[in-house]
Amino acid sequence: MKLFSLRGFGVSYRDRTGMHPALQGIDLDIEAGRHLALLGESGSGKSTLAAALAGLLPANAVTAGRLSRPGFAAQPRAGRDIGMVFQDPGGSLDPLIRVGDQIAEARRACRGGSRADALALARDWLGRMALPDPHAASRKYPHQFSGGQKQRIALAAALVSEPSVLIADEPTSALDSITQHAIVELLRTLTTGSGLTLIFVTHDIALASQLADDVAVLYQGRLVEAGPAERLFRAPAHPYLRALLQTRQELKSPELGNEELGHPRSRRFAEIDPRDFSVKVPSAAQEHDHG
Ligand SMILES: Nc1ncnc2c1ncn2[C@@H]1O[C@H](COP(=O)(O)OP(=O)(O)OP(=O)(O)O)[C@@H](O)[C@H]1O
Ligand code: NI
Repeated sequence: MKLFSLRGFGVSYRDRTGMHPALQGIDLDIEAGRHLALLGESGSGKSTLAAALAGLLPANAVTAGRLSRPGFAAQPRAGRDIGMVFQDPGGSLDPLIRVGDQIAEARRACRGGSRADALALARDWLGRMALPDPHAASRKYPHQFSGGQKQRIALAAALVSEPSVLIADEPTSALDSITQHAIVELLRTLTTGSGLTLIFVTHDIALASQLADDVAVLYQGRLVEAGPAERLFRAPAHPYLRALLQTRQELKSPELGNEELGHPRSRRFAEIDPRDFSVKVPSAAQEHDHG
């Protein structure tokens, strides 16, 4: 079943100087129950696409084309039907409220129920997030946790309402490499076999390959490649994805084989020079419309 269907979909941001396209001509179907990685370098439009899917585009965004949600009976609500986690682990948590109460309130706001039941569910979710002593953890405040633990708490708060989709926008990029892989592994365990659809935004191909069934690659606001991860990573058609995979090969340490744990993320995609490509890559930048 298709959850989202995009046809010729575009988003531009309006400001005093005109309209600035962030996404153009996106054709993409997102299947229920799959794990999709939205891959692309900084500024390629990943967060814009994630926000559009969640129905959370800012007021200055103007859309074009079609985005339909055939998999939802009614207009989905962000927070209830679509869970969200963002890059800043602390950003979605209130510093003044005990984490158990925050998760419980997130549940009650979306699904109702008694305070006591919600708190019990909150502790249950903290346990599933592999936080030591979930009962004690539920009584603590966000500042008493590390960045990785805060991100686990944010995940619990997003999942406690039992959304059918989880959109995670670079949920690990503020964390160290070992913690990143641990959180992605946790996400993979939580979502596998659960029926939950995961949309995982990242610029990190190693993280994408750790968890994605499908991959959609954005480059300068265009979807340049999309399909099953296994096929895309084995036989990338687009030179941009090929270049990314090559960077990944070079990052691999021979002693560790496929493991990148502890490896500095020294090379960013931005360092790949598009002029090295043999095939011309469509450039949204050249089509800025200052009308
Ligand atoms: N609220 C906004 N108002 C104006 N322009 C925006 C807004 N949000 C994003 N943009 C612009 O849209 C383009 C795409 O941004 P977006 O945040 O979607 O990219 P991204 O792939 O998520 O990048 P990053 O990896 O840095 O998060 C960029 O040029 C960005 O400056
Ligand atoms: Ni982003």
